[in-house]
Amino acid sequence: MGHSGTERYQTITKQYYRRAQGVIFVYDITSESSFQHLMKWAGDVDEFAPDKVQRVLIGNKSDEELRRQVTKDQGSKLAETYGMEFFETSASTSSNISEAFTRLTELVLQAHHRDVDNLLGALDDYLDNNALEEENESEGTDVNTHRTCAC
Ligand SMILES: Nc1nc2c(ncn2[C@@H]2O[C@H](COP(=O)(O)OP(=O)(O)OP(=O)(O)O)[C@@H](O)[C@H]2O)c(=O)[nH]1
Repeated sequence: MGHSGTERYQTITKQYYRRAQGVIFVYDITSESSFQHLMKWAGDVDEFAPDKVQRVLIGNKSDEELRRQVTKDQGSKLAETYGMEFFETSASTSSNISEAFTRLTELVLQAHHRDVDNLLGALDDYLDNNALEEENESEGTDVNTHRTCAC
């Protein structure tokens, strides 16, 4: 890919990352270099995706055991380092594909629920504070009213 093509591609991916809720990192278990490239992708997501983005790691082509270059252990160790869950899949036989997508979806929904709970908590605190302030204010008014009456 040419230089300008790379730049254009990066502009597009940055825009995709900005609103991402879930990311699936995929390497090819028969390609050591695809595994090495994950660092760059993970760095891009760290840089451009929202903090709460949910991520899973997939080693694809698990049907190609004879051509394997990346062990399952290497995959799960990397996933652990990045704090992601790990799946080996085969798009060819459909092995583990729906499990991986379902898990990412669950993680995204959990993150949403946490957000909603936090917002509701913040709203509760805000309303409690407002109620307290109103109480204090009305007590203040009482004193003033009282004083006024005393004059
Ligand atoms: N054996 C096997 N081959 C697969 C599997 N998944 C994809 N392939 C093959 O791998 C090749 C690359 O697949 P793509 O889907 O084009 O992979 P990609 O990384 O999106 O490639 P680009 O679109 O070029 O970036 C194709 O020949 C697929 O048929 C798999 O699980 N097992």
